[in-house]
Amino acid sequence: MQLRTPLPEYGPADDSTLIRRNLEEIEPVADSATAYFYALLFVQHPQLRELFPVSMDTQRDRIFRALLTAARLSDDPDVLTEYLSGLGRGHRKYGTQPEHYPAVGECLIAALTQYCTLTWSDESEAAWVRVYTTISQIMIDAAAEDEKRAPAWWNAEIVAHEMRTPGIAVLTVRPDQPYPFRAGQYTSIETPWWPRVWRHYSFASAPRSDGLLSFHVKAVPAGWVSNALVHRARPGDTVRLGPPSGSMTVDHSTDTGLLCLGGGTGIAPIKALVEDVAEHGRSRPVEVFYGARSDHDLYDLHTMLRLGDRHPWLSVRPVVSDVPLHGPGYGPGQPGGSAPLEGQLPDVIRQYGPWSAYDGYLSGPPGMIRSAVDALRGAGIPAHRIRHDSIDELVAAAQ
Ligand SMILES: NC(=O)C1=CN([C@@H]2O[C@H](COP(=O)(O)OP(=O)(O)OC[C@H]3O[C@@H](n4cnc5c(N)ncnc54)[C@H](O)[C@@H]3O)[C@@H](O)[C@H]2O)C=CC1
Repeated sequence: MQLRTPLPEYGPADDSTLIRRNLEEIEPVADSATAYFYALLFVQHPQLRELFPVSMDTQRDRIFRALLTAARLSDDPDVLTEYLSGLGRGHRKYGTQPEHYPAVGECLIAALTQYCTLTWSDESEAAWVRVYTTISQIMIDAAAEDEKRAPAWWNAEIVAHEMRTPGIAVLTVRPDQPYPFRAGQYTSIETPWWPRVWRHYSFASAPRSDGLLSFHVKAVPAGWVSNALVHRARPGDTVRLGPPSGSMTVDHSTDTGLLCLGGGTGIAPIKALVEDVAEHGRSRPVEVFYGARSDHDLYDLHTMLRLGDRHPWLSVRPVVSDVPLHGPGYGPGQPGGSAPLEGQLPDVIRQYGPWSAYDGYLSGPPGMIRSAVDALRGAGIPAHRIRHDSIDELVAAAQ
């Protein structure tokens, strides 16, 4: 039987403190605890197995990550509700039903009881029951509300597939029903070859009058979905799309300038944002720094430069990082010149500015986003005016 060891030195604590203590204890053994949780879930509720991918390797830490995120946001009820509502809506595509939540809750608490040997107590169990019930109810309500106006997923036929480099393809798809979204957002894609494996991709264009959507996909090592989309998918194939998500969108009520950093395929949502600004017809400065390892990897530079030629408020500067650095001054690419600037994106923008009156938009690898946030804050842009997708989600997407 499980020993419950209340920790006397803590004294009375609220639910989020109790839960955080459990999560801190479980973090180093999260892999084993999640494996135990799923084993229990599938033995006790075998009918739930078919909602998950055949291979569970990238799935495993999702639930733990979601719990960590929920715990982290627990002091900010509005943001927490928004996060959980998005999660609830996003779960519709998996076929999740309200009756699945108690089954998951029981197994989650059983796994926590098993692995939180130091911080588990009757109080923390009661806290988990209360918090899990609240979490599930928000997710269930958001899914029910969403069901009234949107399908659980969209089928979308691939209508164009263009290889831009040996590993990067631009895909254009036609959804079978109208697909409302905003420039700067992303969706999840499931291919016919890897059922129930969904991966996030940003929209590479603002909403178009013909309803077509486009995505930039780079085949990453061991990336099942990305390799299938780049090397296997062809026009005529059908993929599934989840609902749109993400808040890296433009506030059209102001004329604030936009400083946009797009690293690699991270240029996709930046292009969508530029098109969005163009469609709103308000003249506001947009400065795009488009980074890649070498100039061969700047696969969408032509499109971006064409946009720059068409819109006087837009400036596009290519930046390459895999070159020897020559110290301050950054080599051949000088302001106004056409040759790429040299260096890492966050370092290069420090050479320009001033940026304090701009809003920041960051899209690319997680490491780039982290250091670009520091660079932009150092340049005087406050945190609440720097937008990017969740770094946790980007790390997961890279798996
Ligand atoms: N909404 C978003 O944030 C999106 C993010 N992505 C992510 O962008 C990434 C694209 O990958 P690749 O094309 O292979 O990019 P990459 O690894 O070739 O890097 C692209 C650019 O980012 C810079 N960079 C990379 N790591 C950095 C670091 N630690 N610090 C500073 N700069 C860094 C590089 O110098 C280069 O300029 C993927 O991780 C993908 O998931 C892609 C699309 C949208």
